[in-house]
Amino acid sequence: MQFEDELQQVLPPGLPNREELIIKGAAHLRLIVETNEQFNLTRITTPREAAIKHVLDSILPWRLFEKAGLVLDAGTGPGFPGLPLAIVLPHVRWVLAESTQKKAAFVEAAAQALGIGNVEVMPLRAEDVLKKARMDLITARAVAPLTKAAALFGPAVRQGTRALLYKGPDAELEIAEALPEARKRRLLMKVVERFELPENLGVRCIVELTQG
Ligand SMILES: C[S@@+](CC[C@H](N)C(=O)[O-])C[C@H]1O[C@@H](n2cnc3c(N)ncnc32)[C@H](O)[C@@H]1O
Repeated sequence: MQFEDELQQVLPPGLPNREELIIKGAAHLRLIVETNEQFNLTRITTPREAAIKHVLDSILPWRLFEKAGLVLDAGTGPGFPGLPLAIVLPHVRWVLAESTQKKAAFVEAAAQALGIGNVEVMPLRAEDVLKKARMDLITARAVAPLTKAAALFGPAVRQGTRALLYKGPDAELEIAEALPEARKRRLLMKVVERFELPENLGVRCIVELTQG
């Protein structure tokens, strides 16, 4: 029950579907720990750190996603932020793209085991998914620096999709570095949310990419 206990302590009160996230989020973390013995999915596995850095970090900006119909989580790895957000916002449909086949297979199996019906896992590169399907939002955590994200997601953003990217405390610096690429592609970048993880586990900025 350790993952459940940690999630019970760290998840904010008033979060939609909080109890479900405690149960399913804990089960997801247990599956990650089991699978980590065969191949590496994450180095964060202690219950407290995983609850904060994986689950809490994924869901803190949930309000930014609640009005979307279809969201792409590009490079979901073991399922972050897509799986916890899909549990919190079951009326939103989520496409979880992951180019490493083994990781995509893990996320597919985890979504099935947890009974999360509003996700589709695609073992593909996110930019290829974007060529075939129109999304309302793109999100990504720890996948690419902003300059590269602007190149990967720029064509979709130019067609009206918004990107909300999980970045660290130096997001403004990253924005400044990515300005030439963003100008070339006529994209706007700004920090739309900033929050601190508890226990000094880091500062998170959400950077929005829109068409300029
Ligand atoms: C550092 S991991 C982060 C995983 C997850 N988003 C998280 O925060 O825990 C980056 C993941 O993105 C995947 N990836 C990188 N570029 C990608 C792309 N263009 N399309 C899909 N997946 C990609 C990698 O295979 C890797 O699993």
